[in-house]
Amino acid sequence: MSFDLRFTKGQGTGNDFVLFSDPEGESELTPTQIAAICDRHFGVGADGVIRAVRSANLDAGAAALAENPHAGWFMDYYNSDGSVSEMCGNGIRVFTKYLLDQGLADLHPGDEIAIGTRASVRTVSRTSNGFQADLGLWRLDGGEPLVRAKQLPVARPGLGIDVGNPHIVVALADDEELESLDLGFQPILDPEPVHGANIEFVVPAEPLVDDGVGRIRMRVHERGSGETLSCGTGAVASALAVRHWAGAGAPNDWRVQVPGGVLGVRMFQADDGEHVALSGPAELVFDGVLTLA
Ligand SMILES: N[C@@H](CCC[C@H](N)C(=O)O)C(=O)O
Repeated sequence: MSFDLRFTKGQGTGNDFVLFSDPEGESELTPTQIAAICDRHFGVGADGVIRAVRSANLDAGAAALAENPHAGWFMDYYNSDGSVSEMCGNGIRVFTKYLLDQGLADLHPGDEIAIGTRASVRTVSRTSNGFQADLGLWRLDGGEPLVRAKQLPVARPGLGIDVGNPHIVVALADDEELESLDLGFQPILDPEPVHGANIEFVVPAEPLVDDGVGRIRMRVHERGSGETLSCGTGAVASALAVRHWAGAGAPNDWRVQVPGGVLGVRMFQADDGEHVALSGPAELVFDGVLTLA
């Protein structure tokens, strides 16, 4: 039986999503339906699909509510191949914009909104050019696998970082090397992490630190979506990796240039340890209705 799905297309630094609202949690899509929606030739075209579900109506949402009773909405995130991800840094800003635009939530200047995700509850606040999401605690994880990518002459060591979802960050020599990468091909990790990983390639800007702010350029091959114009959690992992490599005295504020724009990353001390926050734009582009089989 076919049914109509009312959706909104949104994007943050060119990382684009199809969003729809399913407050009761009655319209879970299959991986095949998600892949069809995200197909750039035969569907709407997107890097991922985000379902807005009331946390009370989803098992993962119940855990979010237990953690923070204000996390009334859950960001149910899927990659373009239909696989689930725990977290999406660009997605959570676009999701917040969507909730506000649909009249599903309020966010006054100076306030924050709590959102349930599979990587626990995240809080989002407004900034001058969009939103900032506190992505919480981070950790070095996933070891240092060797990374092979098309057009890289030799394998390079990566650094595993978990910011709610898994990342491997690889330092490249210069812009020329970054631009020459062919990320239409899936880079190979040795060893391959059990749950896969998003892979970021980074180069420092010249100078690396300008006026107390670290500056890097990044390209990404996302788990479940391939090369995208931006990955928010990837930008965060990249800034954390470069700060780690730079050692003592490296800044806590970073500006990450991605093919789709610029993201801000800030590390700060919270009660439970060091958190990392991501800031950047979020835009809703158009609304539509899809008939799904
Ligand atoms: N683009 C997102 C990350 C989306 C999920 C990722 N592909 C995964 O599988 O973990 C971002 O902005 O963080």
